[in-house]
Amino acid sequence: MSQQPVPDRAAILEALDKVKDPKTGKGLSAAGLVRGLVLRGARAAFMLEVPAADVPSYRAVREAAEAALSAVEGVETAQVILTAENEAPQPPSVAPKRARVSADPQARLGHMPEAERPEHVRKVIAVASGKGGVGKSTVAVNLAAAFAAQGLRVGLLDADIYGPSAPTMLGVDGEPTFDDEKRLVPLEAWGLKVMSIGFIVEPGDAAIWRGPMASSALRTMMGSAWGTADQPLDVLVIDLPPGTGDIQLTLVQRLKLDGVVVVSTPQEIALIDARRAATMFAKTGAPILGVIENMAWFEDPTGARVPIFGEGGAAAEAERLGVPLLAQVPIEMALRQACDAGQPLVATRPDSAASRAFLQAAERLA
Ligand SMILES: Nc1ncnc2c1ncn2[C@@H]1O[C@H](COP(=O)(O)OP(=O)(O)OP(=O)(O)O)[C@@H](O)[C@H]1O
Repeated sequence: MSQQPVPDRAAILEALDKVKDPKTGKGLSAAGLVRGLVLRGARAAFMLEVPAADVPSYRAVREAAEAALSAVEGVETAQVILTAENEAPQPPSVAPKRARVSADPQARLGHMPEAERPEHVRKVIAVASGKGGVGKSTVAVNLAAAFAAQGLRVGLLDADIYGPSAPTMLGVDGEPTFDDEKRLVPLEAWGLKVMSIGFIVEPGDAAIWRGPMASSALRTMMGSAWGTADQPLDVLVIDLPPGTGDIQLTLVQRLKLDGVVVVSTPQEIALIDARRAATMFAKTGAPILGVIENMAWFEDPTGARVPIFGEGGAAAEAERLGVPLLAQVPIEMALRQACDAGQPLVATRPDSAASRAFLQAAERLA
């Protein structure tokens, strides 16, 4: 059996340099337009990032670049994602009153005038946390599965550019294709439409992308083919990266979120960070829909609840924010195992205490 040749990075850059950038007249590689080149098996992909106004005129360049990539030995699938350059966050043009309220630049943010929701998506809910490792992705995946259990058409956008978890937690991987309109087509798993940066780049590669490229990748993923006019998506759950950085700002600026669910453990430090995240979203005008307390307790073999990370903090925080405490999710070995096994616990063991908590949260959010 003949071995499939592996595409060579240098050969690819050379091939792409034969495609000319219409603006500078240089080859694409020399012009610095080959960004985030990913070689994964027989698949080669990169982002062609150009100023927003130039996008239409670069469609032909994208086609030519894809043809050049496909012609390189070993490349079976070539994907060039044409995307508008990320501009620095701008305050909205018509918010003079807000701008005077505070010198904090975040306080001047609102939805960008061009903020929009992806086509054929009825509701967009982001899952956020101020701190890493509190179980935000676990909540996002199981919340999405809980919405699906209600019979809704559900999408999950794993926007955690710096640590995508959907491929592992849903046991799904593959190469998203493009539809006729050149939108990414989400993969399907557990009845969910799933899009993750993890499908596009090698694990670990995303973290080294510069911030604006990450934002730009995110915007491309947001514009995926989530639904159709006949079959719109009922809800899109977005798993945000933890914290209050550029990615979150881009998201809330660019996308009309219907709301944000904040995840925290009962621990004081996690709550302080959750408060910071909640404050950021409140300033950007995205409503906080509620708090989900994760790792609320551990049930010992006698059935007693052991509050490993403390008690009552999330309820108090929700009250302080004037939002509901949507659910308290216990620490459950089965939940950790289900995440590792690529199975949403809500789908496989809906009667477990953790699953019931996710289903309750979904009901309250519906
Ligand atoms: N309630 C729970 N019971 C048991 N294990 C849990 C629970 N919640 C989360 N975990 C486990 O904790 C780990 C971290 O969870 P997860 O990846 O969801 O956190 P995260 O907040 O999204 O992390 P990051 O900020 O790094 O993306 C995972 O292994 C997950 O399975």
